Amino acid sequence: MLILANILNREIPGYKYLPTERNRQRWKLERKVRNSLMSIIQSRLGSEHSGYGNDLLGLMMESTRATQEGTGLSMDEIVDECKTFFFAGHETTSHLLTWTIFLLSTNRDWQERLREEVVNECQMEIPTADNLNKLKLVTMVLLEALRLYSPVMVMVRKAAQDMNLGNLMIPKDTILTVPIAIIHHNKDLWGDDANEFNPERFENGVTKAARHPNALLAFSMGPRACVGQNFAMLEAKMVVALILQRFSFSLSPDYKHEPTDRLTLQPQSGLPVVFKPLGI
Ligand code: HEM
Repeated sequence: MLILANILNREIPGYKYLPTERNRQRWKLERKVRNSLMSIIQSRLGSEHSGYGNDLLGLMMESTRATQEGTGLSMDEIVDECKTFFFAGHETTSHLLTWTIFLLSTNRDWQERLREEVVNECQMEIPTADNLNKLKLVTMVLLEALRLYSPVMVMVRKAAQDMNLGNLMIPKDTILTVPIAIIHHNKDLWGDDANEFNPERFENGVTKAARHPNALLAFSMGPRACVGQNFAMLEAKMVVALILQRFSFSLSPDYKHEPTDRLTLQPQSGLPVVFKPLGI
């Protein structure tokens, strides 16, 4: 919501400062997010003597000690980093899970194969990191979900200087769009079944799945690739494994297939699913 409001505001210079209904709502949302982040930060500041915590927020707060000497992050920068990580990491991973549940609901044979893999590997226990690393079929299905329904559909870049891209001359400041979703459905890259669900294509790893080793761009690639990709895959594997251990599921007849780009790719009217508890 906050990001969407920001994009709309970019259209007209100066417009974002006017007290329009949308801007007031945006300011209110910004205050709300900032206040809830500040309350977490404040509670950590209270426990300074025992350290700020060994997570990312703790590390960033630790760096404020260096600020007195002119280095390290300011409080505003920490709040901004928290927002980046929250927005970059939350919707993306939740929609990867949404589309994975959709694909497993519509491909019940794969749902069964994955459940068998999970129960063989972890029984009914909470999976360990070691268990998760061994869930090959689950990983293949997640990769196929990322290919067919990439949560991030496009990336935008601006040329920092005049440059050549293949035999194209790109002038400085040109805006380039990388159409991830189109690349993920390209038959020249993925073969004639590019539009079909076929996790087997990932059997020998991501780089061997298509005719180009970097055809899967769901997490981007290179120095600005997603910093959270390993965490996202681990999180998604854990959630899928826990669900498969406990429930069988199928698509509700109310579901309408309307994938929509709202910054991340999501089903327009949600994903109604019928869950049945398993008595394993
Ligand atoms: C399925 C889940 C995810 C997908 C599909 C995804 C996708 C992406 C993509 C495509 C980019 C590159 C965007 C660009 O360059 O324009 C990116 C960057 C980023 N992602 Fe993710 N992401 C996911 C999960 C996460 C998680 C869990 C976190 C953090 C915990 C995270 C944090 C970030 C950050 C901080 C960047 C910016 C990196 C930089 O510019 O150096 N992402 N992500």
